[in-house]
Amino acid sequence: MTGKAQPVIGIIGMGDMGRMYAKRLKAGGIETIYVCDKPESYEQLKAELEGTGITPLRDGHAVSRLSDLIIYSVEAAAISAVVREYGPSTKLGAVVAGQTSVKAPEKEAFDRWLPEDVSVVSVHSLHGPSVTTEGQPLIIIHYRGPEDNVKMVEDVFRCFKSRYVHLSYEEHDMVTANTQAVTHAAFLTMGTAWKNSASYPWETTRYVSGIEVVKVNITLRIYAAKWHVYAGLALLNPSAQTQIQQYSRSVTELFKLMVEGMESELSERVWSAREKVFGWKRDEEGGEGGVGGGRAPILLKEDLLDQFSLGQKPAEAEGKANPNSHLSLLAMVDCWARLGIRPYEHLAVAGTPVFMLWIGVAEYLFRSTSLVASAISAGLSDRVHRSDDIEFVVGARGWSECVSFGNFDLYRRRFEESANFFAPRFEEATKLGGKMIKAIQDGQASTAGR
Ligand SMILES: NC(=O)C1=CN([C@@H]2O[C@H](COP(=O)(O)OP(=O)(O)OC[C@H]3O[C@@H](n4cnc5c(N)ncnc54)[C@H](OP(=O)(O)O)[C@@H]3O)[C@@H](O)[C@H]2O)C=CC1
Ligand SMILES: O=C(O)C(=O)Cc1ccc(O)cc1
Repeated sequence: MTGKAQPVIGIIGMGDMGRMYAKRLKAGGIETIYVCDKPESYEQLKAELEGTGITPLRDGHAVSRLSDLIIYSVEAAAISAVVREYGPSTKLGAVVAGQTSVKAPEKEAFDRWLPEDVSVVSVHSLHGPSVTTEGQPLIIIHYRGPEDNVKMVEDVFRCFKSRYVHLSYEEHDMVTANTQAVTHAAFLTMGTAWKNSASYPWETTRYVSGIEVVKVNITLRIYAAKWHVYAGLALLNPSAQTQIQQYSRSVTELFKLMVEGMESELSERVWSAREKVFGWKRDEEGGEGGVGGGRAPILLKEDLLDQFSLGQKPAEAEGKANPNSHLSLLAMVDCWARLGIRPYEHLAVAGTPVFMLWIGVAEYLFRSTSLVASAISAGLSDRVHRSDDIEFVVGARGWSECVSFGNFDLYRRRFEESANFFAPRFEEATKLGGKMIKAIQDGQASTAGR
């Protein structure tokens, strides 16, 4: 952006995402950036930002009065109260955006508390603060005011080198319920199940290599992040409830078929879900060509994933393919099939790195007819994993109920109980997880257009 035409940027909420935005915009050549956090954090913010060229102000009134594009980057549950407080101070004719992961409460807050002469062009970066903005989807929502403002927002964020995705507020919440909310439910459940089994997966022989590495690293990555991010998008997104409840139902129903020994019903359900989601016929191996409507498969490679294993791979696990029901994955594909979710299409529009990996893991299992058959058979007869599967069922039901109660405190308690269990490994896991995401995305980029 050239200096003369540049809008003044304001950021309200200097947490992880607000800081990342301020720093990247500054590095990208935006001259004037005003920021604030809560007034009590002003002195600390001032000290921290000294010499950065980013200007801290005492509160959101000051930021709103001075800025042409104001980005609210606060907790989803707080957006209404924060916009109510600072919205009336918005500069005449300014454009307002929110970084909130769920847009229904943001839209309501903007409608209710912003002056009528203020435009809304909202945003949402579909990745966490430690992931590069480059190549990641940046959703842009033109809600009210002149079309020119969309161009202004696009110009401001050009330096992110993100991929712009234009959606409405409603489309945003539908897509992110399909991609994020239900995916997080699966990983949160894994963590709860491992915590309740009192087992660190990387210390047992069962969860160490290949796709299990992804499960462990992503679960820890999610538990190492802020609970309110996940709570907000699960509890406040009107579409998320249905998706999370279906996941829990799929887990429970498949598990019942397993323990009741209903082989033909279980097989029919798993194979038909496979065909619906991936398009492969029952005895057909998943190929390297098109999948789910001609899209390129993700093709995770065991040897690449093994490099990101936490802990030591126990010697006795070498070379042995332990039978495993893979309940979490059979249920995910069953859930996608039942909800009519087309994961590859959502990934292409607005996928997060976590979603891409989760599809990759499901695809890895479902591509191979022998792996699917072995998961079905293990589900029916293997006793070793049954206690883990019971914990998984209980965990999935617990998360689904928790989300249906809509209670943030309850969500926080559940989240923190599991997070505390894994906390000693967060540092290592987040570094490894970051490297793993990068390695897989780099691999994806180099094979794009295949
Ligand atoms: N983290 C992620 O991976 C992503 C998050 N998002 C979304 O971005 C938003 C911010 O998330 P994130 O940065 O991770 O969360 P943080 O908790 O790190 O940041 C939120 C910040 O807003 C501050 N805040 C709260 N109320 C006010 C107020 N009245 N005035 C000024 N500042 C205030 C908070 O202060 P305090 O801590 O004192 O409450 C905190 O510093 C959320 O809506 C989240 O859903 C979107 C994409 C990715
Ligand atoms: O990729 C994911 O699903 C994450 O967990 C990171 C994340 C969290 C919240 C967002 O609004 C966007 C991305």
